[in-house]
Amino acid sequence: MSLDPDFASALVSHSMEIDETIALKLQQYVEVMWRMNEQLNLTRHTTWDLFVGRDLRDCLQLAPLLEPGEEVLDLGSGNGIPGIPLSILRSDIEVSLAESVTKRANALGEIVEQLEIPVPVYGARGEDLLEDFRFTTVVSRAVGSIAKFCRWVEPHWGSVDRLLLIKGPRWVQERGEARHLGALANLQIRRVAIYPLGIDDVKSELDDSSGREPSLQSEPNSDTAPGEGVILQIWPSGKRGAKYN
Ligand SMILES: C[S@@+](CC[C@H](N)C(=O)[O-])C[C@H]1O[C@@H](n2cnc3c(N)ncnc32)[C@H](O)[C@@H]1O
Repeated sequence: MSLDPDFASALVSHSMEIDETIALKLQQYVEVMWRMNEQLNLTRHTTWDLFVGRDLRDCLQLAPLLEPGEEVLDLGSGNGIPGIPLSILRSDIEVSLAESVTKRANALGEIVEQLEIPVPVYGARGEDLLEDFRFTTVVSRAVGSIAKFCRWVEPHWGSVDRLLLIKGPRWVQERGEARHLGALANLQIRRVAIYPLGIDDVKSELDDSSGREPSLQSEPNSDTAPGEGVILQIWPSGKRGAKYN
């Protein structure tokens, strides 16, 4: 197997340098997932440019935030973003996927089997898994607002040290909403990555074609420029999540 020239040129045009063995595994993931997408509607990112410029971009921002040996749950994995690329990029961490829609969970199971990667897939709601399993970090993209996540995890902080949520520019409004609802009481929230989004990316976030949470409108604000993505770390005040700071 050799690197698809379109994938290679998308990596160059987005200024991403990736080890060839890892790039080939990522390519295998995308090709298997796109084949399933024809029946299952797993993603709208069906060009190498969109995969690299949006999905891989977010995964590359997330990967260095994890410590060696972490046990990570991707909650609401959908087509496997960010969990599958994360497990390919970081073979020194354990990644599990939770996906509540059975046909998507089955597709994820088939993808990890074909890739021969050690990634357990749970066809379940992620927050329910926290009743039986412990993870150091829950990661997620495009699944729920900050308030929703805090509510889901609230009864389970004994089973997870921290959340790392990939968010677009609307995160400030979401944080305001979460504070207003009291969902952030006793929690700390901090931006641990900030990175530019393309103009098309921001536009598609506004009309939800990127699959991000559609509930709030984006407004310019002082905390994040309109074209920036962030990764938010959320953890209980004074508890274990603090060890990652
Ligand atoms: C918009 S998709 C995002 C998929 C992927 N994370 C991404 O960024 O492309 C949201 C996915 O989360 C799943 N989902 C929503 N709530 C969930 C929950 N509580 N536990 C597990 N999966 C959930 C949905 O079924 C859907 O597949």
